[in-house]
Amino acid sequence: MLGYDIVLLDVEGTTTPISFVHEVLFPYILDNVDQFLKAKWRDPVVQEHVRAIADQTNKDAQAGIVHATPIDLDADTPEVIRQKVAANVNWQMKADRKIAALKGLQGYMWRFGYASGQLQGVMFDDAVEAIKRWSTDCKVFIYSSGSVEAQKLIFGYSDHGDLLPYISGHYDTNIGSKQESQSYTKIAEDIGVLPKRILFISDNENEIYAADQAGFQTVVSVRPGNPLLTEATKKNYKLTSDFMELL
Ligand SMILES: CSCCC(=O)C(=O)COP(=O)(O)O
Ligand SMILES: [Mg+2]
Repeated sequence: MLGYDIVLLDVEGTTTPISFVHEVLFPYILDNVDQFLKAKWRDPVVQEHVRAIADQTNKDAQAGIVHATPIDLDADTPEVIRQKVAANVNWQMKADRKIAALKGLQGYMWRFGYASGQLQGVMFDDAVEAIKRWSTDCKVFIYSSGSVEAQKLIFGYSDHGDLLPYISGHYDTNIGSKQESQSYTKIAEDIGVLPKRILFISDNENEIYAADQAGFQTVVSVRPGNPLLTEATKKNYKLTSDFMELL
């Protein structure tokens, strides 16, 4: 018998190497964003993402963030808007910002990369094995800063085949920041289980603290290339580098 009913998984640093995100997925965006915006400018989905990035940029500019050049969707020409959006995407990605507007555009761009075969999601073997086993004994959900679309792509087009049949649902930062405990409370309510019956696994200790505060069970994912953990985390939390030992 497992001591939990739900497993909630982070992606980067947990099911998937950080190197894949930073050396494959992010460069795909940086290399293609200019051309992508130009080629698909009239696509209504692109226009939605452009509006979201413009809103975020204008909020950032008002908050005094120097890299954020305001975007005036009524007065700027399409060419200027495109250049400002591309420049904005560049600096946000260099800062590794986990902002919904950026993550939304990334997810939409990756759709074309996966569909063309240029991208394939990378998963740790033990994570895949455990997800398959968990899916028969409990339910597996994903909570990532990557958009729900990006999550469906990385698991749907993974190097271990289509893993979506093993996953019961997805959450991204539209439910709230991964570093705030209310986000975990909302997820438990949305799934309809008590927080103490959910096991959350992540590489990020601030996410682990937030989930712990919300009453979740937690395990810290230790993978090659993950950020170093503080002594306090190592002392107070369970760590794993092999999910099979959690079954
Ligand atoms: C879900 S694939 C894209 C990865 C990504 O953009 C990201 O920010 C991952 O963050 P996580 O919360 O999974 O560590
Ligand atoms: Mg992570």
